[in-house]
Amino acid sequence: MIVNSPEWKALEQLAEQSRRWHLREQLQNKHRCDAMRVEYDDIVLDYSRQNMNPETLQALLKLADAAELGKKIEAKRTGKAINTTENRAVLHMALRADPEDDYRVDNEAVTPLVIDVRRRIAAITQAVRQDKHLGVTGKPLRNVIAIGIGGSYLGAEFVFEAIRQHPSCADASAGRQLRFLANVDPADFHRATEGLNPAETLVVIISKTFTTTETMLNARAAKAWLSEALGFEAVSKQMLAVSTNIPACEQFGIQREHIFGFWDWVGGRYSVCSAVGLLPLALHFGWQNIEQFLLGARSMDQHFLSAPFAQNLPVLLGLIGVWNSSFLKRPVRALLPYSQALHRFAAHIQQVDMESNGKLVDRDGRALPLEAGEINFGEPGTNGQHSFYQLIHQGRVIPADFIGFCRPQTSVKLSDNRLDLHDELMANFFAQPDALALGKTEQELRAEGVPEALIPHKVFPGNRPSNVLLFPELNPYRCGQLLALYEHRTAVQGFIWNLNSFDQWGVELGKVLAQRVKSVLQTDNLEGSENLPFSTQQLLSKYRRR
Ligand SMILES: O=P(O)(O)OC[C@H]1O[C@](O)(CO)[C@@H](O)[C@@H]1O
Repeated sequence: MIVNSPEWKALEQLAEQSRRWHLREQLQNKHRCDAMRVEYDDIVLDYSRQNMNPETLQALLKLADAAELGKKIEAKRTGKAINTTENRAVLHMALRADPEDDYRVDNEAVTPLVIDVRRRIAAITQAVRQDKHLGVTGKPLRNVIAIGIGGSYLGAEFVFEAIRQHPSCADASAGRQLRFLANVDPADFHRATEGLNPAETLVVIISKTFTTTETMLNARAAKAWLSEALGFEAVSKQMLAVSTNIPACEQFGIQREHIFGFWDWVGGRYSVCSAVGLLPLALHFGWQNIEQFLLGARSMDQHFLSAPFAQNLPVLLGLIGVWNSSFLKRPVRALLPYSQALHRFAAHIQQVDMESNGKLVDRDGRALPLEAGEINFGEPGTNGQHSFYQLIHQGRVIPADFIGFCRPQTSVKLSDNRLDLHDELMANFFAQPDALALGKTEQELRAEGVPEALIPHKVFPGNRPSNVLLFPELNPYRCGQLLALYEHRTAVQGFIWNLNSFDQWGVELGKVLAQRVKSVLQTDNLEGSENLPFSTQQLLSKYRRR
């Protein structure tokens, strides 16, 4: 086990030593700071505010070797069944392949399959957007409701929000609406359909298995919504599906030519670049924008596969995450984009990371001798500053990723302000990592004349770690890069901890218990509830008396 390796032990010692360092001094060392900044394709990662130094990185790179990181990345790239509990390859990189990229599963070339689905998406997108594929009453289809949950929803929504105000996307989607429907809460259905004319609306059902309870219930509700307004023919004309379960889609009433497949070597939370994300996003933004998004994701894949680990952004982020969580015992990570467009980024990365690495056992089923996985949360700055930053400045130590952009998607300038609002935002982006790292001492406060009684309340301990990621702008291409960066980061951590980041057995038990509760709720007198825990019986009878 990796925890018994000399490389792991060496890092434990370094972690001990690191408690003696303070970022206030470390940030004065220009050589150290230079060594802890890397750049790829105009994206800067500055990790000089981590509680580590270049020597720590060398030790982490040795750990990566001991964990056979290179070999594991290669096994992933070459389509080996690294998702061992489901005997599946993990090849979402093939989803953004160029035609000449040779990705294979069981020696079958999969790039042509990917390109074929892309071609079909581009074709239907064009037909809908040029009013050639019309609704059943002959009206143009201006709206899309994308129904799906978890990996069949979060990534697409994150990308939608991230790029919708970029000028090329805003122009291409003028007059159109894309809405998402995930929750089985009836309120979500009403929000998704509110104000939409069924005659102008396409419904895309997205489910890898096409059995997920929430999605199937919402799909049935949408089918009723369309057919009650327009007749049953609307289903074949205005409902599309994305799934690996083609027979179930057909059984539901979706026409074969309206079903867009993907493959079991694409995990749900890694499926944004399959038809799961591409179909709704292309219908809304047009194919050209989506092509840019794929190019961005591919560019990060190529970087991940070829850059030396010491300059490799996803590898560095992964190693820093292992350092913080396993060695410095900081299991939480804040994702802090200084971009309102990324307000659904943390929600997506929560699934990518926590469903992947929240595991009890290693790849071989042995109990992990450490707590794997990180707890991710986040909000865009500056909103977060007025909320939970208090805790990260003066309460618990929470490593943070600050993500910012040099150029805004849109601008607002006030005539009496020298800075525009984006500059105001970015001033905070640059200040916060320093505030966390440098803090404020008693002496400084005293020199400022702060009353003695207030000094303890106003001390900032500093030495709080963060990464700074600075991108040139947030356009579809950069959004693809950001997505792939965080996908690979999660894989790197899973590889180091030697777990299977690509299954998710932990979501099953709750689903089974919900079925049991459902069968009790279907009876008149809560029959069968006696088999449930006493406390649940009491709650159910209260619920029944509503
Ligand atoms: O795409 P499907 O099959 O509807 O599954 C949706 C989501 O449900 C999960 O299985 C978790 O319950 C996710 O892993 C998946 O992304």
